Amino acid sequence: MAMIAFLPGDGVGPEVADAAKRVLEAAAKKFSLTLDFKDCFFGGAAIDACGDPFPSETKEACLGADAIFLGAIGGPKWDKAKRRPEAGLLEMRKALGVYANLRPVSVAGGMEHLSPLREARVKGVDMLIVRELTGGMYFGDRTEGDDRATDECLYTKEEVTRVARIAFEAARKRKGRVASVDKANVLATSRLWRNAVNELHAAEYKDVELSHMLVDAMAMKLIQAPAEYDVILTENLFGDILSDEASVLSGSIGLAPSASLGDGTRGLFEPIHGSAPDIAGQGKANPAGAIMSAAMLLRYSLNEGAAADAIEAAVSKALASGRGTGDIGGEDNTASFTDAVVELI
Ligand SMILES: NC(=O)C1=CN([C@@H]2O[C@H](COP(=O)(O)OP(=O)(O)OC[C@H]3O[C@@H](n4cnc5c(N)ncnc54)[C@H](O)[C@@H]3O)[C@@H](O)[C@H]2O)C=CC1
Ligand SMILES: CC(C)CC(=O)C(=O)O
Ligand SMILES: [Mg+2]
Repeated sequence: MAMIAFLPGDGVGPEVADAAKRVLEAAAKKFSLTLDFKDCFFGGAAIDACGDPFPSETKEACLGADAIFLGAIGGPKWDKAKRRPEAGLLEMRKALGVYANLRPVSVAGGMEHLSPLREARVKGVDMLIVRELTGGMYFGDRTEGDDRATDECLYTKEEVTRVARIAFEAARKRKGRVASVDKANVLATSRLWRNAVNELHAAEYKDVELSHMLVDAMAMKLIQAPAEYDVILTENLFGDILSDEASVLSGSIGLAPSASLGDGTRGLFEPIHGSAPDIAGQGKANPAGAIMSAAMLLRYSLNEGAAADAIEAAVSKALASGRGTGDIGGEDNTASFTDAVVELI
């Protein structure tokens, strides 16, 4: 039996998390898996319940689980909270030691029309963004005054090397190319990043083709020639921004899943989007990113590759048959798209 700490969160979080749970239950039935979901307060919902975005009971459940599933957190209601929902999310990522955030973006043949970009431009897009998740500016010291504020950006060589290793290993199973993205023309942390990546490459991964690119140029290239990229390796802040940008290649941020992994098998799985307060409570949220995050959970934390494949195939088939929510031009709501996926499983 596998225990899944289940954290719906805020805004559209509970809507897409419910969709993912329904799909996981359908896959469990088909593949005779026993999944035990432990519902936990997290984010703004936890602030409302007990004044803390990452309560100790939730932390205990996460640390004791085989995998953690998260919808999304945050929203204007908690923007002035002493500890914001986002602080709870950062604390959880650190506590779980999930330093590598995998964010795949692909456009399957025949699905190019979902993208707002020209179809020829997104043809063949199949990339994996490997984002460092527990270091950099999100975790440095901060000072915050009315007239002056600072955010420290700190990376150690060890932090860079361990996430670079994940990227090189992924590239060996894919098309054999890593593009490492930094801002080494300006930032000391980026020069350390580039040196550490080069050193690991020279010592252990010479068979992988490595290139380096500055983040501003990559922001452009992702739109201009996205099919050129295989694995994109980058630090926390740059990866956060570039992956939201890249999600548009496939059609919508609502389609984008993620897996956050550390050294063990226990991972954190969440769609890359936030709580989308502008559409929350209206049944408009695209659940595909959350559903495919659930597939990643089965593959990476529970070693249930066949069940993961079945979920991904069902989502692809539903999309290919014209099903989809409004963000990709479809007529489904969150529940009806989920029904279609469950039916296909
Ligand atoms: N992992 C997490 O829980 C994250 C939380 N946040 C938090 O979420 C809140 C809102 O942030 P925003 O900047 O508005 O980012 P967002 O990702 O929530 O929304 C950006 C845009 O994408 C749309 N969108 C997002 N998810 C969608 C889905 N499943 N289907 C269709 N459309 C979707 C929204 O309607 C909005 O127009 C903030 O409090 C932020 O801190 C933001 C990113 C990640
Ligand atoms: C909400 C933030 C802590 C991070 C974020 O935007 C993300 O991980 O995608
Ligand atoms: Mg983000």
